[in-house]
Amino acid sequence: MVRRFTEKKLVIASHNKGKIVEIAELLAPFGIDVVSAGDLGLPEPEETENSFIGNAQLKALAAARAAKLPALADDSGMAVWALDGAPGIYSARWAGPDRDFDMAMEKVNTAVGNHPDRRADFVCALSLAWPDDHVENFEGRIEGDLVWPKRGKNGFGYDPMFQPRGYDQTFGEMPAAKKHEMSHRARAFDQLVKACFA
Ligand SMILES: O=c1nc[nH]c2c1ncn2[C@H]1C[C@H](O)[C@@H](COP(=O)(O)OP(=O)(O)OP(=O)(O)O)O1
Ligand SMILES: [Mg+2]
Repeated sequence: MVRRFTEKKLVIASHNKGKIVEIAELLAPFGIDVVSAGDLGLPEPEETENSFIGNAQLKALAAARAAKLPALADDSGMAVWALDGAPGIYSARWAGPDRDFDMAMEKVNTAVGNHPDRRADFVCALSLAWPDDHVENFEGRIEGDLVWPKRGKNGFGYDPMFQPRGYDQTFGEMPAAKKHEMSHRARAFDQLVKACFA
C-alpha cells in the first residue's frame, strides 16, 4: 500500500542549495511547512549505494530518523551516453569537494571530446521516508543533448551544458518555471504527487 503524506511538516533531506530551492518551489502549492537538513544541522550522509534510488532512500531515511519527521530526499545526476552513463550517480562527486561545476562541466566536455553522440539524460530519484522507516520511491528522466560552449546562468550544476530535446534553450537559460515544466525533478515530483499528495 502506498502511504499518503498527511503530516504538515517535511524535511528536505538535501544539502544542495539549488536543489532545495527547486524542491521548495515544487512543494509550494501544497502548503507544507518545509525545513532543510542543513537548517536542522543534520549531517550529509555518505552516498554508499550504487543507484539513484538507493542513495535517495539512504538520505531520506537518515533524515527522517534523525529529525523524527517525514523527509524527502533527491538523488539525481546527468548520464552521458558517450560515457556509458557517467557521471551518473557520481555527478556531484565529479565537481570535487568544492563542488566546482565549471570544472565538472569542462571534465564532461573533455571526456566526450568530438564523439558524435551528444545525448545525455538527467535522472532524478525522489524518496519520501517516515521515521518508522516506511519509504516511497519515484523516478523521473528527461532526455537531451550536451551543448558546448555552455550557455546560461540559471539553475545549478550541469544546467548550462544540457539542452532538453525539443527546446532551444539550455536549463541554464530557462527561467525556473520553464525548467519545472519538464525537468527530471518535476517528472519525479508528478509521480510523488499522484501517489502521496492526491
Ligand atoms: O537539475 C539539475 N541541474 C543540473 N545539475 C543537476 C541537476 N540535478 C542534479 N544535478 C547534478 C548536480 C548535482 O550536484 C548532482 C546530484 O548529486 P546528488 O548527490 O543527488 O546531490 P548533492 O550531493 O548535490 O546534494 P544532496 O545529496 O545533499 O541532495 O547532479
Ligand atoms: Mg549528494
